[in-house]
Amino acid sequence: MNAFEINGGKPLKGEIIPQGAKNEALQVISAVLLTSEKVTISNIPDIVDVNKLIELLGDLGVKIERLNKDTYTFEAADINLDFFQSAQFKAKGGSLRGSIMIVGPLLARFGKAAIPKPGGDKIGRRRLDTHFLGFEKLGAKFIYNAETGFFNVDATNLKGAYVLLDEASVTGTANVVMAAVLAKGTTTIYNAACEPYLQQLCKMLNRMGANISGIGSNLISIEGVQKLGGTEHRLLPDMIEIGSFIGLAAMTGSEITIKDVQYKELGIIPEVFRRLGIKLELRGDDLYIPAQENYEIETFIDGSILTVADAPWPGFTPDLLSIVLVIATQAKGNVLIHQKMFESRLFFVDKLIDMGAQIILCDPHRATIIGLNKQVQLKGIEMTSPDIRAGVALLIAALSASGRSIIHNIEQIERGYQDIDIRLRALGADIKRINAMPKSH
Ligand SMILES: CC(=O)N[C@H]1[C@@H](OP(=O)(O)OP(=O)(O)OC[C@H]2O[C@@H](n3ccc(=O)[nH]c3=O)[C@H](O)[C@@H]2O)O[C@H](CO)[C@@H](O)[C@@H]1O
Ligand SMILES: C=C(OP(=O)(O)O)C(=O)O
Repeated sequence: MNAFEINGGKPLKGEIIPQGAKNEALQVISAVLLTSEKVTISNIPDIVDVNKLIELLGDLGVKIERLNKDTYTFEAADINLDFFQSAQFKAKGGSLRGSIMIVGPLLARFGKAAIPKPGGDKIGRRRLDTHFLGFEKLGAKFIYNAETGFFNVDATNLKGAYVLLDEASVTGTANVVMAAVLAKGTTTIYNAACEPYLQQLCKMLNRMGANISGIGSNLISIEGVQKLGGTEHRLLPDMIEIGSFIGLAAMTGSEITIKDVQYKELGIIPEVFRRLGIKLELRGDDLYIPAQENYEIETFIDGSILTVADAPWPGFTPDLLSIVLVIATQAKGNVLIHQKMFESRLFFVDKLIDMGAQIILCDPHRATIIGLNKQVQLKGIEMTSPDIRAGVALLIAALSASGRSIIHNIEQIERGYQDIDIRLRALGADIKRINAMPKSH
């Protein structure tokens, strides 16, 4: 099994280019199923989750061509609907959360779809009600077979409707939007998620001939059209990677420039890092982080302890809370981290405590961090990464720590971060890939 061995405590320096956004990739690649014409997508990250989805589309009969390292064309002219019944589909579809987003386009174009209960991180309950309740409003019927773990959905005649989503689910909104673009009449989606990746999806669909308005708001209106055509699309840089690199620079006291961040799409993210005391400078569209010996967490205006909590966009993304948490361990001051959306995403703090961090896990959703102000360095340990973002948070902790750390289960990290060891080595990090089993095995 692959693991990372890290010798920490060294400042890094240099420039790093963020990869294309994983979660946008999963949406727009699913959308190619909506047309028989060619769709070209560039800036696609070469990561496990995205590659699995591309492979799944290939199995469904989509003609795929890789034009260069990050650019693919997709042509969904002949789709093999029988593939749904295969064991292969169950295994592949089930291992990836993003695969749920093939349902909306398949319903829209072929009137039926099936999907195994999808995978993704084990970060708490992850329901799919929003997706299926939304499809139902458009006239679909679904049956969940608990024995096989399959959702079967039928919809020969999707009709536009008013859909009030039960929560602002990101993939749920994407799915309902994709189901509605070819439905008859007008669909109005209220309580829609509106993060930049969804905006990108809607803009791409409009270029394909869809008629979507309200993009970027939580009230989306879709006039169904008969047919969509091909287009070209470029993914945004991955904002979670950008946030992870800001965290890396702060924790390791490094001077790092993150290239071409598309700052205006980052929303509240830079401000949250600024409130933790991290200096960020926008140079053109690059984000420059100077080497900082210390950084001090602000308090709220009334002097009370700062809380960083997640919220649906334009609130702070839950995917960066693990990174914020790790940075806070070496800040001056204290902060309460409140992970509202997921209930099992904070348990990795055990490992940080083993490394010497001062953290009180108040309950599954909240942790109080007592910053060490870099007066006590974390020490390297052997640990296992529980999920993608905790994995990177631990990686950042290990790079800042004294001595050697081993991180197991790096498959979790690699499903979302492209060539992370190679890119960190280019900044001067002492990280290598080794073959090792966790101690408990
Ligand atoms: C492949 C993909 O794109 N994955 C992202 C997507 O997952 P995904 O689309 O699966 O996540 P959802 O937006 O559906 O929900 C995430 C969690 O937040 C809860 N919830 C959601 C909305 C809300 O208003 N209140 C609320 O409590 C849900 O019950 C769930 O537990 O969005 C999540 C939330 O940004 C991110 O963590 C995931 O990285
Ligand atoms: C939780 C995440 O991914 P997924 O939704 O694919 O599990 C993530 O990207 O942080």
